[in-house]
Amino acid sequence: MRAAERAAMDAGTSEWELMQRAGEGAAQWIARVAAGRPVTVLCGPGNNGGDGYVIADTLSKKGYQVQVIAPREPGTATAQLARAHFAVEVEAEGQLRNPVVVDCLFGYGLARQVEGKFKDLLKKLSINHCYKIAIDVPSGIESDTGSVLGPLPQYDLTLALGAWKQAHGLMPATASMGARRLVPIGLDLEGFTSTMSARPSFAAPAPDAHKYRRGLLAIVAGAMPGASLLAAEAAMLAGAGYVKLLSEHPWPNAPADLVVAKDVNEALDDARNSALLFGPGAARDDVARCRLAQVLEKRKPTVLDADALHLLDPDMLEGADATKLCITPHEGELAKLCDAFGVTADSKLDRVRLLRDVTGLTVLAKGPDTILAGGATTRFFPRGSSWLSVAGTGDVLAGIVASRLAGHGDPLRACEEGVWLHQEAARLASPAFSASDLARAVKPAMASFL
Ligand SMILES: NC(=O)C1=CN([C@@H]2O[C@H](COP(=O)(O)OP(=O)(O)OC[C@H]3O[C@@H](n4cnc5c(N)ncnc54)[C@H](O)[C@@H]3O)[C@@H](O)[C@H]2O)[C@@H](O)CC1
Ligand SMILES: [K+]
Repeated sequence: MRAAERAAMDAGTSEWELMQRAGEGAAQWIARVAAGRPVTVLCGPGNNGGDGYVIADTLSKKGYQVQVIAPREPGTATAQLARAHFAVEVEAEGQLRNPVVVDCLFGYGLARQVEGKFKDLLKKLSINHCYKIAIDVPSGIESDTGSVLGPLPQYDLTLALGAWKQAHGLMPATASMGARRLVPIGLDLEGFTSTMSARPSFAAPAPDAHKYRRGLLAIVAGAMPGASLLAAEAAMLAGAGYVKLLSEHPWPNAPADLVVAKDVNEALDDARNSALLFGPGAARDDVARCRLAQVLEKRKPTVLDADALHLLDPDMLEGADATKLCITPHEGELAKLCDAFGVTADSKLDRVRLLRDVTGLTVLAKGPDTILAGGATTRFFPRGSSWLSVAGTGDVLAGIVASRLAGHGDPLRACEEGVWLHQEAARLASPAFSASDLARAVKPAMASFL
């Protein structure tokens, strides 16, 4: 963000101009929400506070009654300029009088714990029954890590200025933000590799499509059959033309449209396989370990999930083609992988990026804040449904990602598409769904991206 702002300023746009765009853009949203009701703006000492004065000024000029509370005078030249433009009285302290409150105490400059009058204001905001709007980020949040440095009210709306910050996609910060909207300020963000994932769009199969061209996905089952069956049911609806379950077990409950191959070795050798999936229900014994080695030997685009992530280690990975592999760990599996590959870091984001760097794999770290890292890219995602917190939804995700991978062979793209399809399926299946309900909802979810 700082680099983008510097580039804009080098190209001749002043910081004041950027602040006006940010403040005026935010004020438009606030006016829409406030709908004529009086507004309180809390202004901090930096440029986030500067945005606050522009917001207050813009709203006043629209005819809004505005209260401004600023415990400290502005400390930056641009914020001082903004303060000077706001002609109305500023209170150093006071009660939050109005039904809409806009928090401009700190933005990405927050560098330490919030204390004193700033802390008191955020505490007051927490217990106030007003409509709460955070400008750029909630003021108790560190914008790079999403960690909490002060009281954290539950906001109704967070207006990101210019670009998404990492905190917008990270827990616990993201859960406090309410709806999130981006206010563009004309920055050139081309070439930035760490971004919020853009909603994908899919196409219907090509006119000359047939099942193999659309991709043959081989799902290698293990000791516990249910998980791979769930993955297969989701995969059949997520794009691949042909989904095969490779299993030595009898499958009386497998649907008629799912091909079950009992000779696993022969089916794994099939040159027509476009992608492989291994891990759900695989168990963690020597049989599973041999199977994982065998899967990696094929050097096909592959999704590894669940038990496979407990078996994966540097020796296993030797000789595999990491550029074709993606792993889909939840928190516990991520910890296990970090242990196996000697990765230590404080935050989930750093663990994911380091694991990607050490292994060369595409890492899709699931959870309430999904993080995807592959190549030089990091992607964050809009929050998904919390109804996803039920057993088996990870197997469904693995099936969807593998199905996308069978279609085009690009692990990063497959993961990104997979997260969107999974979240959309959850939205359509909510509330209170089982993993098989979710797998079935992949079909209508698909329609949302066509
Ligand atoms: N630089 C730019 O071009 C633009 C910046 N904008 C705004 O500017 C914000 C960043 O501004 P700043 O970098 O000035 O930083 P902030 O406004 O986020 O606040 C940092 C200020 O607070 C002080 N501070 C940090 N932690 C503190 C704490 N715990 N207790 C008390 N004081 C503390 C710092 O010393 C500094 O003075 C963005 O989030 C955005 O809202 C926008 O106006 C758009 C343009
Ligand atoms: K803020």
